[in-house]
Amino acid sequence: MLKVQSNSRLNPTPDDYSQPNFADKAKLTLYAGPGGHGCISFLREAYLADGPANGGDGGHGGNIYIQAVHGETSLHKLARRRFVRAGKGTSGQGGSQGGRKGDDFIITVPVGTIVKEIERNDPVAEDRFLTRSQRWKKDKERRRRAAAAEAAAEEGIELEEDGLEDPDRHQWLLYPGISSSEAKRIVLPRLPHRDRLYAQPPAPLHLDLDRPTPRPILLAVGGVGGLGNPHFVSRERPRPIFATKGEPAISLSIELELKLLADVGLVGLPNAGKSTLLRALSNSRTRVGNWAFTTLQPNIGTVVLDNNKGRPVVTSYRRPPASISDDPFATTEDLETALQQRTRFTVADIPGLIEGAHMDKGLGVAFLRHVERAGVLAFVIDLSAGNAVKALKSLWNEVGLYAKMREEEEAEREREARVNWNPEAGTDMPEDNLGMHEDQMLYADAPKTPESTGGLHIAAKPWYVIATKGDLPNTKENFAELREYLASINRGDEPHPSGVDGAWTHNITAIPVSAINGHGVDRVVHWTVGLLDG
Ligand SMILES: Nc1nc2c(ncn2[C@@H]2O[C@H](COP(=O)(O)OP(=O)(O)OP(=O)(O)O)[C@@H](O)[C@H]2O)c(=O)[nH]1
Ligand SMILES: [Mg+2]
Repeated sequence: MLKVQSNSRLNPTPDDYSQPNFADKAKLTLYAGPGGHGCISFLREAYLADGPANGGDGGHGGNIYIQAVHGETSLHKLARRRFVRAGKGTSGQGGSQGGRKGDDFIITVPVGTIVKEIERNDPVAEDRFLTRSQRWKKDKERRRRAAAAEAAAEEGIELEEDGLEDPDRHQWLLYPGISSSEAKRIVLPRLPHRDRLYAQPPAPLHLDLDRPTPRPILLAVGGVGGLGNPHFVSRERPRPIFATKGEPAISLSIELELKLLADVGLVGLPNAGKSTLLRALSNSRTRVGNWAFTTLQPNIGTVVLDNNKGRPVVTSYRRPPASISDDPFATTEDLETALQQRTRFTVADIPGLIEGAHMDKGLGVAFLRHVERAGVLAFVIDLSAGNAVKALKSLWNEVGLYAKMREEEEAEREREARVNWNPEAGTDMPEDNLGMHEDQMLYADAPKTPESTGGLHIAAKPWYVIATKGDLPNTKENFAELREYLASINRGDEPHPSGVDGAWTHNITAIPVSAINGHGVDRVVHWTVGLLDG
């Protein structure tokens, strides 16, 4: 038996740990920056009584972007923040000075974040819609009045001039020095149509940021700045006393959900030694203690494949994801970023699973979704805590049941979507057309029920076993039995422990380690990289 070094980094006292802040959900309201107003101004100089118009344009409002980066591991900062505001564009000034553009805001999130839009408020789009209907009403009113005036002229009665409001009136700024009766008499030109600099992504937003984004992704576009009075100079109107206002900006509420995207997920019973293993593999300072449920929230550790002397411990290249290698339009740049040398991988340590975890017993189910997306599963089994084969079977049983439950949930959601799906919603087709192709229309776009794969999405992942606490006495026979069991799965004599058909049974191995002494940990690194990139 090896002697365990007391109080090393791998065998710390339970109060020697760093407590990271962690949140995997956040709700944010985003306010893009409104545009600055245009300016009404005229050149004033000695001996120049009526100088030309020289009001500057307003600056555009700032945009809001999102970017997924390595290095962020939690949403807790955003969860506390709740609001994000991009900068306002400043208004234009006299002397043809344009306003400054509002500052953009980039939300940085960890890789693995899912962004969903909940609500959107786009005053410009609403305004356009309203204006259109008002303009139509106004035209109708004008035609009615013209007819009335004609009739009145026949009878010799004078009618009052029409006082109809221009629907775009509120988007104009008038020279502050004029009286209200003057302001009423001003004839404004038609509001110039301005497009946003960037197109606002259509509703509803749904982003799955499962890779780092090289460029920030636009979420909300700032308002366009107003135009200064020089834009409205014409021969009839050499001194325009109006300018346009800056556009109000869009606001969005979004929901962020983090699915930790570790390359490897550690699955094990409570107190199996998962956290100790994570400390041995990486620089993590996660809590270790000799009791069940020491770990209460997921921890991610990064294993650096470099001995800090410029020479990699393992040489391995990431495979480009299928979406890129099959994409005929992928640029060489895309391929290059995808096919970089692997310098690190990440490991997720989650709270221990107990029997019934899939029914939300213990701390189980909330955290299983974090290993759901891991590329490789590593089952951590304590060799000193009873039969290892039994432990492995019960872990796989929980994972398999959880996977099935998730798939059923998905199917259920799709079914509900199908029930609520209404062919008439959103079509503005005349009614008599509806009857014609009724059967086609009812079923054409209805979502299909997915075929149940019975938990295969997890069972198909590559996996292996890390048999830990090998330094303790009487663990050899337990390990030998475990190895024999895995060999029989490889041969096909035994079914996959999850009981799912078509699950991954490909050279499954058990690696003996003594995490507390750091023994055998290198083999874990090599084996994992082999599975990730092999
Ligand atoms: N002898 C020995 N003890 C170990 C080894 N690995 C872990 N331990 C001890 O086992 C106990 C539990 O270790 P943890 O790493 O906290 O276990 P865990 O799986 O993270 O536990 P939970 O977070 O509660 O699920 C601690 O007292 C560790 O010191 C090992 O390789 N050898
Ligand atoms: Mg732990």
